[in-house]
Amino acid sequence: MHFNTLDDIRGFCRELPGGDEAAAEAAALRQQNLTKPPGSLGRLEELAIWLSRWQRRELPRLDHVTIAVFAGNHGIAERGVSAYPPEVTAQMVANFAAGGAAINQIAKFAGAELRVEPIELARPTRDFTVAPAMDSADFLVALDTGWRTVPEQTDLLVVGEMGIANTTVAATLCAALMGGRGARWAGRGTGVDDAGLLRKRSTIDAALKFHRDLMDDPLAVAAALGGRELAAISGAVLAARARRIPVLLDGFVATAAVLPLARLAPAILDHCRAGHVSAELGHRELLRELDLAPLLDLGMRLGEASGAGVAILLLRAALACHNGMATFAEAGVSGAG
Ligand SMILES: Cc1cc2ncn([C@H]3O[C@H](COP(=O)(O)O)[C@@H](O)[C@H]3O)c2cc1C
Ligand SMILES: O=C(O)c1cccnc1
Repeated sequence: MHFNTLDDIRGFCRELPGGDEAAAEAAALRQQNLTKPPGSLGRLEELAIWLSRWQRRELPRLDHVTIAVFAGNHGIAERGVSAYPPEVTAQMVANFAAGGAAINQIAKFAGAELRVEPIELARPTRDFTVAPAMDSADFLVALDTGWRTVPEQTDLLVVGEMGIANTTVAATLCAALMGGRGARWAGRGTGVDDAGLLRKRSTIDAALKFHRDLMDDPLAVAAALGGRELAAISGAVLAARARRIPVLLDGFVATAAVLPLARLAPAILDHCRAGHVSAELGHRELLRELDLAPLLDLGMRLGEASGAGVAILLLRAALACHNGMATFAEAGVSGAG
């Protein structure tokens, strides 16, 4: 295991590996010299420079893109907080393996390799209204699964999840670490009806009450109120940081998964961008809190890394221009008079 204790994670967060500012500056200078008015490619320019900083080269590549989808099951699923039964988590993992899910199609057209990691699906986390969801040993094992899923070398990592009831988990983490109660954070997830929404809210409120003494410790919150697939996402984001691999986060659940890390060290998300803003209640507010501007706003609310998967195409567009365009000097085009 890369981290044997929660303190090891805290230590990593105190000495975060940085990007390559010289590569970023070279990329920014290149953007100034390409045959276009400076800034005219808008956020595509910033994205190319961000990729340069973390890939540590002026001309970044997206030859190897990895999409990691982590799956976990949740004790609170028994409380009727999802429109679907918990068996769907394992059934969807089988669907990923067979190539039938949305993310399979998106990975294909985005030119990405899909890795799916189910984590102890037969052993759901405990119902966190009456116990910690995970003890720290369980949390560290799940986090380690995420760490190990990240290849030593890949040009971009995209993280997502599958786990029935995990929008309630994500909402609970937001409430615990950002304030407010269930009514502020519970959305409709897979499409719960009004009664289901009330059950989500009261589940969150019960969890906040039961764990009220933990709230000042982000990693204790991540273990007690989180889930295995969320812990794995945070582990993958840490591994990517160690290897300086840029990351696209998916929706509300994937973003909530890294909120505890951001509470430990805000700079932990410098190598991350938000692939999209989900339609799930709370995601927009969470992104604002983390100072992440989403690349896409398509009303998607699926999870599975689907929104971030679509955003890979924007990064490809950004790099096609950054790497392929001629400079004013090369093309013999006059600069601004
Ligand atoms: C068929 C199916 C495929 C999915 N793919 C992702 N999710 C998404 O929905 C779940 C979260 O919503 P809730 O909190 O309401 O259960 C997660 O598994 C998430 O990845 C799916 C859900 C279903 C039903
Ligand atoms: O935005 C998400 O992550 C999301 C939204 C609905 C269902 N599952 C995931």
